[in-house]
Amino acid sequence: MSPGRSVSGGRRAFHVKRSAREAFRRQLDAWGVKASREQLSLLEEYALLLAGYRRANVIGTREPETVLLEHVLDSASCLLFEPLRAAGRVADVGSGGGLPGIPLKILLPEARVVLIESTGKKADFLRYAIESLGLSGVDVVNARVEAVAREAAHRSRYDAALARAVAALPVLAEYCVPLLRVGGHAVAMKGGMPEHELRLGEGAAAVLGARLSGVLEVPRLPEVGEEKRRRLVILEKRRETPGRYPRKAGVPAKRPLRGGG
Ligand SMILES: C[S@@+](CC[C@H](N)C(=O)[O-])C[C@H]1O[C@@H](n2cnc3c(N)ncnc32)[C@H](O)[C@@H]1O
Repeated sequence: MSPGRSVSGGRRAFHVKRSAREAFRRQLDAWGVKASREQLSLLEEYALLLAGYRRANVIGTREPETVLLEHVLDSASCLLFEPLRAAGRVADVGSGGGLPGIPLKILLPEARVVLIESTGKKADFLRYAIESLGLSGVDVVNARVEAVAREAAHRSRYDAALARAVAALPVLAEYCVPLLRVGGHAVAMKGGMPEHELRLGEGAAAVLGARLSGVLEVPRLPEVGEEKRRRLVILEKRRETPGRYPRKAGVPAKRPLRGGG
């Protein structure tokens, strides 16, 4: 019997149960996502770090199995969008505790990943996690994306920009599209999303120089909750974003961009 992997999380030691670890691996296999033993071990270690961190509220659960099967696995589902597997530069917008950016960095070791997060305590966790896991080629930018996307080092520089649980689609479009090179893709991770949000997002994308290129439904095995709905909304950048976008910090969320306006 495997005792489960453990790391010290503050004063308590946490474990990932073997059943959860196996379900995780089977779902990755079913999605065609390749992961070596070392990568699986790092993903698990990351779940343990997230579950055990006490200094900031980076995740809503303390149960390592839930972190692994809900959050880390969900992050890996982005790789169903195949072009992401070959992306050289990836931005995770509103990264929080590193979702989806850290799991993607572990699964795509060649990619350069930038985690953009405005809350200082969460950015501290991100640095701590990167160091604890021994990752390289991943940077933390502790700032609002509206400012970051105006800097030459970030604007039009990314092959992919991802966002999970950050904002409605028109707002995400304004956060992500300016970061992309022409031909790059934004991946918005969405649950059940009303049709009108999709249409508003499509309109905003058009103003920003992008188009809605697809919506991927993520299939899940019964053992990891096949009823949980996850959709990947993909925007493709077709031309440079007009210089006035993104608007000043706070404005995209307060007054979401409308197509034709
Ligand atoms: C609900 S959390 C989701 C975090 C993570 N993506 C996840 O799935 O667990 C949203 C995060 O986005 C960050 N955020 C919101 N607006 C932002 C902005 N304009 N620029 C940078 N970070 C932002 C927040 O600080 C928060 O950590």
